[in-house]
Amino acid sequence: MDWAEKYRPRHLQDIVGNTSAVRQMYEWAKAWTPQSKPLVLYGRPGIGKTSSAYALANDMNWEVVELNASDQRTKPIIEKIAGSSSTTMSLTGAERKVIILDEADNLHAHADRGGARAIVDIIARSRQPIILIANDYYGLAKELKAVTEPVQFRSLQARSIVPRLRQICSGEGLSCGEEALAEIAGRAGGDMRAAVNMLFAAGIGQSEVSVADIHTAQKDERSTIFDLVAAVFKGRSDEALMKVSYEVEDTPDAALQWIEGNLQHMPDFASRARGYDAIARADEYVGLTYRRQYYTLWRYATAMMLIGVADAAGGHGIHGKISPPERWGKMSRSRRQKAIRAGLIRKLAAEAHIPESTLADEFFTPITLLVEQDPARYVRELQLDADELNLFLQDKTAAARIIREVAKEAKAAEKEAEKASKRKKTEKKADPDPPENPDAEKRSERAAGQSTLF
Ligand SMILES: Nc1ncnc2c1ncn2[C@@H]1O[C@H](COP(=O)(O)OP(=O)(O)OP(=O)(O)O)[C@@H](O)[C@H]1O
Repeated sequence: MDWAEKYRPRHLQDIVGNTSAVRQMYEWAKAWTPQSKPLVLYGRPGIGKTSSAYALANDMNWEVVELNASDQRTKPIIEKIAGSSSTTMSLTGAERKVIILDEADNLHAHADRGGARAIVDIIARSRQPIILIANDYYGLAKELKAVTEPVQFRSLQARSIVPRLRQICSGEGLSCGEEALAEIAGRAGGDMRAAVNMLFAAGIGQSEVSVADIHTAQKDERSTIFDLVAAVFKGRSDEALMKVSYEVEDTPDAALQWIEGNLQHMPDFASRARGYDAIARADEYVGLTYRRQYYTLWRYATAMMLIGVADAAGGHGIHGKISPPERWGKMSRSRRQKAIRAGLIRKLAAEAHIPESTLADEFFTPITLLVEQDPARYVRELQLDADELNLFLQDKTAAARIIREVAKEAKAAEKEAEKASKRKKTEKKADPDPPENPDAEKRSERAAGQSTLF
């Protein structure tokens, strides 16, 4: 078991920081009646929202039913649980069942606003306590905000992260220097889960952790995209930039959006224009990568974007805050979804040589069913990017991972084909009529991506 799970707080008093949020939750629970509004715990990932909800349930002797709010299957389940009265509910003798609904801010990304509506209806009729969890309070549907009580969770201070890490070290019999703990706490950027994971990566199987171990330990994904943006604007060397880019787990198109989103840090107008120029060219290559499914191009796209923008920035650094990408920021989530859907329909209709309206009306639903069954296959065949794949998937966190896996596979196939052709050349020298290597070639053909759907 990883340490973040092993050391998940079991009681409210074990929750680090966020004392007023924890108090608010406890008071709400003590005074709970079926008329009480559900709580919405909101704040960035890894700071204890889910843990606090469970700890509260534990302290109150409530049973927990955790459901994913954006899952269509959730509605009938909650209806069943929420509609029943407490006395008939529990087999374990617990007084109540608390329904914990994760990803409550992700609801209206689903087709219509029906998801949010359904939850609002359930809330109105519920005879059981409900806790919603969200990363982004502003992403919560209006109608949900109206019937709930917000509880804000804040990022943790490095100085409150350190004692928790120390506890874990002693639990694991790990000797860990203060300097190393401070380094982890600082790097985690307020995210306890990231801190615990960093400690785990540096300390698992060791008896001692020093600062050097942390430098080589795997870093949290969320912190490395920030490192990449900072490195670009600091004008680090080409080699250093490429090295950071390999560590970042995000795909180049995501990195591109992050860098574009921070071009306001350019020292003047001319350098900003040059920055945009580098990004535009890199964007063309990213597009080509997806169209051709030729992932080697990613490297060129990455190099063009990082080195081009770093050159334009001239090492002036970041003045102020690194901000998340804005490309879609001004567009509401539903408009953005529509734009992505329209683009995808255009692309697929062109490929199938049928009118867009026919594709949208008759084929989009069957395609959705196919993609849901085997997303990786259709990423290859329909050449979907992460945004497009997201249109089809319930699990919004899966798309980037699937795209990365497909890319990795294609890269491996390419390498194999390269090796095979090298082998062929050397064999040719020895034997003028060598046998083919059909396996590697077949795989590289597949990597080149021919749709069998149309
Ligand atoms: N405030 C905290 N006190 C103690 N441990 C914490 C705290 N926050 C996070 N952790 C550690 O990080 C892990 C993940 O935390 P948790 O799932 O509660 O975060 P979250 O805020 O709900 O994040 P997400 O939105 O990603 O679900 C926990 O298992 C625990 O080990």
